[in-house]
Amino acid sequence: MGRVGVLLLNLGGPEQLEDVRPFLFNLFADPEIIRLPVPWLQKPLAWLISNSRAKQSQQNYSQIGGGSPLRRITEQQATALQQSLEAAGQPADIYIGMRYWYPFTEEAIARIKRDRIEELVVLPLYPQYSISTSGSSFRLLQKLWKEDPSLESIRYTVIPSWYARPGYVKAMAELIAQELDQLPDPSKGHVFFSAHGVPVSYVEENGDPYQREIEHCVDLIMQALGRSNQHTLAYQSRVGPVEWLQPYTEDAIEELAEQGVNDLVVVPISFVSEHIETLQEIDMEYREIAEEAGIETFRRVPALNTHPGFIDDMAKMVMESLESPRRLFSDVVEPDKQVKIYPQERSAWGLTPVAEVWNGRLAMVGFLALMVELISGHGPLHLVGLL
Ligand SMILES: C=CC1=C(C)c2cc3[nH]c(cc4nc(cc5[nH]c(cc1n2)c(C)c5CCC(=O)O)C(CCC(=O)O)=C4C)c(C)c3C=C
Ligand SMILES: [Fe+2]
Repeated sequence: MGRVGVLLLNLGGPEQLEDVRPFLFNLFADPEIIRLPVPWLQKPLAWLISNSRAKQSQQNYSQIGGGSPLRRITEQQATALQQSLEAAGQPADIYIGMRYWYPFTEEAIARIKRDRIEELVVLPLYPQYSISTSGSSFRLLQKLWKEDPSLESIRYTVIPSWYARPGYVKAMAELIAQELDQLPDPSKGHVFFSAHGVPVSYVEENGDPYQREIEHCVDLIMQALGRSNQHTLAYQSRVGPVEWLQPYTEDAIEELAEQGVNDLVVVPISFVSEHIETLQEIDMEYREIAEEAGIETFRRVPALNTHPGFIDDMAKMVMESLESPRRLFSDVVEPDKQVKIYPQERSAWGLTPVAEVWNGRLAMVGFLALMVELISGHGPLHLVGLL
């Protein structure tokens, strides 16, 4: 086997407060996050949303020390994976490709080329597949491969999702058990899985397997936990005016409190590193909601980060994928699946050209109105609450 590389894909996060605005711009300029019927509006809209969201987002990042820990943790995971592969007799170079901040995926590919990697395993650090996360990174890679024919010499294979891996499931169950055992009565702890949400339209209109994979993942972890605790799955971090997967985490916490639940063990389920949504949203915002609703104990299960059982299982997964038939980007990303904005109008009228034109007009009117509001400093559009 030639020289082996592993490309770890991740979202990326602002490292300091000045990075927040350009990071948000990159995120909202991604058509897998917001796809507009008129592509030329993508960047102006991303500019508007990132500008109006930046202040609130900066406040959140300042509550966790002024930046995201994602790069540092991903680098630690890369080092641990490299050591685990080496110990298992499979030396490999590990590369990190972030989607919206440094080190960008493009930089990782340039290094992979420079190092003359011959066999590449593309491994997203998202356990479950979503169009908006792994899908977006695969689509970018597919584009880079199209633009640069010299990449054809790299034999690559893609791992679309891996939430059912035994090492991952076991490590999650262990971490949950550790938190339950800190409760006065472990059997009364309610295991509360909180997944990052996605708009409902991703699942219903675009066939995103994300919800199905999250639900299956929760079942597997509860089986591995092997305890009779009650559990709930809810979705957090909604953005914008459209409907996202439900129940929403804040509503589900309040409902459980009303039902008399006292002890919550919250499990972040869609991501393997600490990040803004564990450290700020769960640990601060949802904790406050829970306490106000009367929950007495609120414990959060730590993210896996460099959990040895998890890392060794990742190393095994890499080795297995090198021995398996290759999976190409085109096997995973469906070229004609498009995520679009304004799902309400679309579901009312179906995918007709009329709806497309109407959506285009709506987007344009919304854009002009937002410009007026932004320039004048006031206006009726607190539609911007979305942003
Ligand atoms: C599986 C995980 C994730 C899914 C699915 C996901 C979808 C998704 N996210 C947004 C909008 C934002 N996400 C933001 C941060 C963020 N998102 C994820 C993971 C998933 N996103 C992570 C790990 C992070 C944090 C990175 C960090 O800095 O620590 C943000 C920025 C933060 C904020 O302003 O709230 C936004 C915005 C959408 C719209 C979406 C699906 C369409
Ligand atoms: Fe997100």
